[in-house]
Amino acid sequence: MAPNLRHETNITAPTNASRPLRVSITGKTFEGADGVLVHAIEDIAFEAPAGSFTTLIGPSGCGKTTALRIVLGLDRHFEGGVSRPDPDGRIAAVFQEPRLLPWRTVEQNIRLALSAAVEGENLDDLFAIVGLSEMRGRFPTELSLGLARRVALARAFAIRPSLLLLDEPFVSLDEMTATRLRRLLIEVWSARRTTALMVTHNLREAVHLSDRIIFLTERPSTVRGVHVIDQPRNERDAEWREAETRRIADKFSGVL
Ligand SMILES: Nc1ncnc2c1ncn2[C@@H]1O[C@H](COP(=O)(O)OP(=O)(O)OP(=O)(O)O)[C@@H](O)[C@H]1O
Repeated sequence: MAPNLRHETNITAPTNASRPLRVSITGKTFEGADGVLVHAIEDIAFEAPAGSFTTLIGPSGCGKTTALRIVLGLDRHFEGGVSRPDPDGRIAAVFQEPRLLPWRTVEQNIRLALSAAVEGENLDDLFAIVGLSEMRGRFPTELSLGLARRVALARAFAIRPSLLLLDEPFVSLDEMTATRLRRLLIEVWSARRTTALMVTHNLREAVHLSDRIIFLTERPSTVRGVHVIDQPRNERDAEWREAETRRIADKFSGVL
């Protein structure tokens, strides 16, 4: 007999662009190739204020990417609902893999994401912020992973998304490159502010970037707790970040 999976999707349509992102996933089950059901998400509910930066952290396999895919609209087979900041707005996603077209230049890769209406837009400022001004004519094969990820970030911001989703965007980079890219992300996000939701395993990264961190339990995941960070980003030096990371680790055991 077919497994009794409930397939309910409710992507509600907010009426203006300054609404928060509201996520309430009250159930997500996968059916594996062998027919075995995997109960991935029990109850992930949170609100990300408009223009804020929210991060999801949780143990491996607890359903973070699944939650992100649901928010992105790539997976509609779940219970619950997602209310996006702007139903007509664009959503940008940055994945671990930069996913660039190898036969297109850096600039062509970025412009491909633009709608016809803004195809010819002057992107000089954006290229300058992300440090790619000299790389516009290069091809992806000529770029390091760090540079390719810059292109992926630039492409995401180029479309001026009303919602930006990031799935471990700086994983597998050396720490110096990752730190540089985090600073760059904050710079470009400050210049082109949008509601951002990121998934990471890296608590220090979350402390550097986020306004709020949502901690998830083991699978099937629920929200274990929320930590709000009020410290302005320009006052989050290395010492403060380390102290804050320790404070959080004391509050949520096992997160480091
Ligand atoms: N398409 C699928 N079919 C079956 N099971 C799946 C599928 N996608 C994910 N799962 C399972 O759902 C659970 C959650 O997966 P998900 O990738 O969302 O976790 P995650 O928290 O992002 O993991 P990680 O931190 O390791 O990247 C895992 O047990 C995974 O094996």
